[in-house]
Amino acid sequence: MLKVQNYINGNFHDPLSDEWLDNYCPSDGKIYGITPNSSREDVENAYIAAQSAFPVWSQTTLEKRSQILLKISELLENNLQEFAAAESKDNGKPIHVAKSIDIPRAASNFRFFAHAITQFSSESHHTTGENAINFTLRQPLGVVGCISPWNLPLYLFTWKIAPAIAAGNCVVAKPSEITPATAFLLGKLCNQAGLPKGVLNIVHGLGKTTGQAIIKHPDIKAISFTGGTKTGTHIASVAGPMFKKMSLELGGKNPNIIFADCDYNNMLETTVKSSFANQGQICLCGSRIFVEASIYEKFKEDFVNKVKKLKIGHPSNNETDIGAIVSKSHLNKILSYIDFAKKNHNILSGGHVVSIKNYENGYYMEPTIIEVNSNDCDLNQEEIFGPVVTIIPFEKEDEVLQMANQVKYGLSATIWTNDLTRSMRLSHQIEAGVVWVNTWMLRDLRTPFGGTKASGVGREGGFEALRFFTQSKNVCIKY
Ligand SMILES: NC(=O)C1=CN([C@@H]2O[C@H](COP(=O)(O)OP(=O)(O)OC[C@H]3O[C@@H](n4cnc5c(N)ncnc54)[C@H](O)[C@@H]3O)[C@@H](O)[C@H]2O)C=CC1
Ligand SMILES: O=C(O)/C=C/C=C(\O)C(=O)O
Repeated sequence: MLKVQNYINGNFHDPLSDEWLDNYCPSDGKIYGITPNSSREDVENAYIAAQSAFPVWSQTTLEKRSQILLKISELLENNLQEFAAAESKDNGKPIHVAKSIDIPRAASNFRFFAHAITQFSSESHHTTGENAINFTLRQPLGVVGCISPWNLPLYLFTWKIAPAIAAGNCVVAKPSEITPATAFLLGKLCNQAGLPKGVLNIVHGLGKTTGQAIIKHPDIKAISFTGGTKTGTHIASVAGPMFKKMSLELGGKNPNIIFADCDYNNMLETTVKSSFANQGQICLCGSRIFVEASIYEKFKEDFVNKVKKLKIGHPSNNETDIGAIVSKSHLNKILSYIDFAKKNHNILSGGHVVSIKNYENGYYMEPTIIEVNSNDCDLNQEEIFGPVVTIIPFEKEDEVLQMANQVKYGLSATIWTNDLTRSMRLSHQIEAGVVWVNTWMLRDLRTPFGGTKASGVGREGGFEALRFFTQSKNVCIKY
């Protein structure tokens, strides 16, 4: 049995209330561990540790901070196998995905911000005619809260804590209670890397108990959150009136727009990934596919054939393309959309749960393609966050642009075309924080990352993250 513990002030602790949550393994449906359901008192202890560490950490040289972050990154790489196995078991994702994407990206997050902080600078303005110079200090905020989801557990957890600590803050962090394992393991590496006690504190538990205590804490200065839009709305309603800084990376219902003039084979290959990578549980997945009418029938046939070849299986099997859905309740949520689709739309492929030999209680389902008759339906308007995509034809650019934007979300969009002018025109007009042209999920960590509309506020990545985790103070000197 895995026993996850809180990491507070460099030590591992049981929750003060001795309240625990069962940790399920999605690939076989069995309980394989327990996780603290931390109370307000545990969060308070984490805060006190962070607050005590702040005066020294915020004054620690950039070189020293950078060295420690690089060491954490190196240790993650050295422990790739252990972390990937833990992530795959906890989340249900294929182990080769954890090994090639999740854990390497977590290591990159630390390495990237170890370097970025040494290049981060602030502005100065000479005020001509006044004999004055203005310069802007960028100071860490103090103690900040980082709350992350279950779909890319260590990847997104570290995407927040690495810039926060690089910028000189101390952190109270909470990973998802559904996937706590790798964040727990990370605490041990932080000690090995020489991260001073209290700089990072990890408290585990439910959103409504532990998460709520973080967002309501009067002295936690900022909240960086990734997760569902409903939770983000709640966080904004609590933290907003307290004037906390907030970065909210929320849901998506992203258009994947395919024009007839695209590089077809590249598009087809990538569209399978953008639809079903990580069991479709990535906020950036292109869950609404719009195809130009002249290639619609061909695309439909080729896409269905390709998707039918994807192997659904146990995450430890290197041949597996589609692993397990993260939890039973999430599987049921996805299936409720399929039930709706069965009555109202045309399921071209998939739509069923799958039983894997020896793992019959695991949470498996087929990748599913649904032909919808309108962009207005729930399947095209609500985030399903699973291996389910819709397809619909379009005739004209204006028509597809209208459908792409006619949704409450605005996270990412993908455009497939070899017409440069069209790709530029659409990139300007699409309501999204991230636009990919002829690719998907190509990530350069220097770029701003985040959404518009109900997909959130604020930007992460590169200097945007360092700006978020610092506050500016302008100093004006008259000479
Ligand atoms: N990256 C994304 O865009 C994600 C989107 N989702 C969407 O959200 C839906 C619901 O999934 P959930 O697991 O319930 O996600 P969630 O948004 O509730 O969970 C994300 C994190 O927020 C925490 N949290 C929940 N309530 C909180 C509160 N009151 N205060 C502070 N923290 C809180 C959770 O414990 C977890 O660490 C999914 O079906 C999916 O549509 C879920 C996970 C990731
Ligand atoms: O690559 C990234 O930085 C982020 C990827 C995905 C998410 O944020 C998500 O699925 O929530």
